[in-house]
Amino acid sequence: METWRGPTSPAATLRWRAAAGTAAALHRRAAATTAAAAAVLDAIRPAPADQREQHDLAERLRAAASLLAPGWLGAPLDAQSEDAPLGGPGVPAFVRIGIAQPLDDARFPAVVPLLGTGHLTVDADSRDPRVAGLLRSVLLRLLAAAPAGSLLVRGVDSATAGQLFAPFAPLADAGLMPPPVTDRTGLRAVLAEAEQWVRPTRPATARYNRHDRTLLVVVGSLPELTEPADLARIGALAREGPEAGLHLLVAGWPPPPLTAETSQAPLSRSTMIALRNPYALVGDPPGASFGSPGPHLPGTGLNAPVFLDESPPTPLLDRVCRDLAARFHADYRRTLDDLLPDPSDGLWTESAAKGLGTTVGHAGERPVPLGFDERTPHWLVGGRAGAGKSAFLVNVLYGLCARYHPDELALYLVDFADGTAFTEFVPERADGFLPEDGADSGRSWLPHVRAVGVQADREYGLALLRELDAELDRRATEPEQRRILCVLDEFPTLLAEDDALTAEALSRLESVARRGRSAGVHLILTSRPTPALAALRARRDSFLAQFPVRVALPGGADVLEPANDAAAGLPLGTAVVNTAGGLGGPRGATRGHERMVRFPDPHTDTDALAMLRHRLWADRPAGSTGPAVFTGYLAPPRPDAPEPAAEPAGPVVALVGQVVEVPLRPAAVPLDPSPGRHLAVLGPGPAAEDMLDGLARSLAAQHAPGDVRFVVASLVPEADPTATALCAELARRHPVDRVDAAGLAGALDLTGPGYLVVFGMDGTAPGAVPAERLRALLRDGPGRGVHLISWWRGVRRFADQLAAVAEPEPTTDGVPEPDGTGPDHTGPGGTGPDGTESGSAERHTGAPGNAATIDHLLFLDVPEPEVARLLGRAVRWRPRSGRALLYDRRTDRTSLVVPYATPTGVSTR
Ligand SMILES: Nc1ncnc2c1ncn2[C@@H]1O[C@H](COP(=O)(O)OP(=O)(O)OP(=O)(O)O)[C@@H](O)[C@H]1O
Repeated sequence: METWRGPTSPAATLRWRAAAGTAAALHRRAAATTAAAAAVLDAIRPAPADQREQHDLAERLRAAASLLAPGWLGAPLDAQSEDAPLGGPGVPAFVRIGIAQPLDDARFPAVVPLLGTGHLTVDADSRDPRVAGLLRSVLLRLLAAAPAGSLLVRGVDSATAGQLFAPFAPLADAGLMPPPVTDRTGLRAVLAEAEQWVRPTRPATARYNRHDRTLLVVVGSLPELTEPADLARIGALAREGPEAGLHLLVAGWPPPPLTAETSQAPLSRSTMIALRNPYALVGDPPGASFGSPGPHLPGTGLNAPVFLDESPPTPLLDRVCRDLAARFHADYRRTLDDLLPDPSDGLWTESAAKGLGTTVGHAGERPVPLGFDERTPHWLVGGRAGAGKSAFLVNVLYGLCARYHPDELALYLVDFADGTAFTEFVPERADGFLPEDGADSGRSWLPHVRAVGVQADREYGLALLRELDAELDRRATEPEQRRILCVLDEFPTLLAEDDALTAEALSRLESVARRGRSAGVHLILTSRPTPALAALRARRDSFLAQFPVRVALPGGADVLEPANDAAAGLPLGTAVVNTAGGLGGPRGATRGHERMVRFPDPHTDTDALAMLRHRLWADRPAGSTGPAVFTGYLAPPRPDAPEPAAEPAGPVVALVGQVVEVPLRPAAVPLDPSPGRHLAVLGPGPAAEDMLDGLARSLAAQHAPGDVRFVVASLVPEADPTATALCAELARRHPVDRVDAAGLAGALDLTGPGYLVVFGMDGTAPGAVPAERLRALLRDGPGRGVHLISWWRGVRRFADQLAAVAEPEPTTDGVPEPDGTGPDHTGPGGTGPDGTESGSAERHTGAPGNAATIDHLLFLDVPEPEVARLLGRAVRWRPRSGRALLYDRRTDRTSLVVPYATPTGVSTR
């Protein structure tokens, strides 16, 4: 082995010296660090326990705890008297979480600061019974000790599907605390509400807790796979919340990291509890320390194991929650009666000449009036699902109907969503329909209500806006005293598609809102929180600028200006009413334009509501009729065919359905003697087949027995059963011939009067129906009372056959150019004055003046491009179940139709 003899050159010697110097310096530094560490360790090593001292300390801490957390906040809950009074002077600052036990026989209540200071986290979630017990007991203590109504709670609990909060259900029923959320969507809604509460977007200097309430978000367990972005939102809320009165009680924090990068830091400003077995360790509260380890040294938390409080006894929980709910009701409960004029004054005592007004709720003891006049012509109402929107509207509408005579106020009510908002205003019979004259012995109705749309189509909403626009045209020349109030519930649905209907609806809304202000036509638009509403509000030229009245119900803060947080955390039964377009105002300033009101649930006393409705109905002016009700999800029953008169007054009409229009009217095709008066139903499915069946029956009923002949052909096998049943039915009144394709060809020359009823007319072989004779029938048949009523499964064969029989086209007069140039019919400009669409003359079904054609086409389930191709122009049509598009070649107009219901027992399916 070679011995090292030191550096062998001057340069190596220098390098060696430098390395040795560095090593010596490192050694010295290490020795110094070790010495310093030993000194620190000596300083914080716990002094040997002096038992007496420990007992004294526990005693002192017990006394301190009773001062910091008196009564409900610190008492053992299993021994708490059920009669202990609820409520306290102010927001409780400290709360007990359990019992600290430094020695076997030395104990004191473990108390932590929460409200007004920061947050509390536990490292396990509500599946651990100790955590569930802790959360319930802390929540109960805070609710019982806080001044009534000052603490709002939002619960999140995914792992036990909300069971953690089950004992607090009476508070949810009372509207004091919404039911807990259990999934990611719910969590996001709670976070959004908390963010609204905190408003972190405001400059820090302007942040303050201007709420007189505190919002406590209790997370029992986070939804599985809560996304990092949402966790980050919780972290941000923890940082920003306390100044704004937002506090978090989060179990299961930090959540298990999804990846190494997504592990979460402890929540800032929180006291952390770590579970051990069977006790827990409690970290230092935010900004303070339980012990004093020395300056500049991190705190060590409470130097004693803590046994967390167990779930409070069920009877106690129940008693407290019920008492709080009852107090809430006693303090705030009002009834619809409180919003109505004194009954002794009688009905309809107010004049609508200068405007409408009603009481929408109470601010404290004071009734809050709100109205419709030039200054506050239209209202925008927002609230999440279940926020009491229907309740609020029912109050307003009954309030108005009790004050103003039906000659002074007419109501139009349309609901685009789930159809519960206006149930109150639908005088339903068992089958859902009211006779046309409104006579109904079963239910009363409000004489002010002209139309109700339940789960209405967008087309219905548009038709109503057109009607209101037309009314405003009339009022421009003939001013009207009677005011109109139109409520569009969930109006963003009307504007939901990026299409021509939305474009027209927007311009009509703008026009009605702008011109209605001084002409007595008023709007209430309501919406749940939706990005569509936010987008509408953000538009610079938004028609919502015409809506100075904003009513924010719980979850409806987005109808207010973004900087106005007055609606954050509203409980059920309250609303912020703002008459300045949702603008807020400086802190603490009295906002003359904004009130928080409480309003009653009118349905808590259904008898009183029914009596009021009955009173309004009983006093209705002579000749009043009930509202026209359009129920989007029902097929209207086919009206009874008029009894055949000895001398028929007019042509027989084929009734196909109800036009989606305001006012409602039947879609009736007159079958008069003029050439082309025939009807074709086009569509692949059974609905089209049923339509033909119903039409034939209805036509048969309009003729005296034996007056007409029916020739029925089924050219596709699937229609055979329907055709057979139809023949049997028709034969009870009229002569009927059942024919095949060959027989049909012969029947084209029927001398009349009669009907050729053909199922699956596209099912014939080419040429089976001779073009010459079909042309003659189409042109001359109506003159002798013969009409072709046919069903075609597809439009192509229909177009081909019609093209084959078409008369040679005239070279002038309204025939479209072969290159398709002509009027542009793609936008609202293609809309006729009667609310239907119009376009240029069609190509395939023959131009106006071409008599050898079928004038009336009814499309069921035919895609828009196919309809457009057939008609040779753009159409606005979305095929869907229960809807048809009726085309009238003579006027070149289309209308959306709800086909009449198939007669019960008639359908072969
Ligand atoms: N003022 C109130 N006080 C207490 N409870 C109320 C009040 N108003 C409504 N509620 C209750 O709240 C629930 C929801 O009310 P409502 O149907 O009016 O809400 P909504 O906003 O119209 O709901 P949705 O949009 O889902 O139809 C109902 O059970 C109702 O009884």
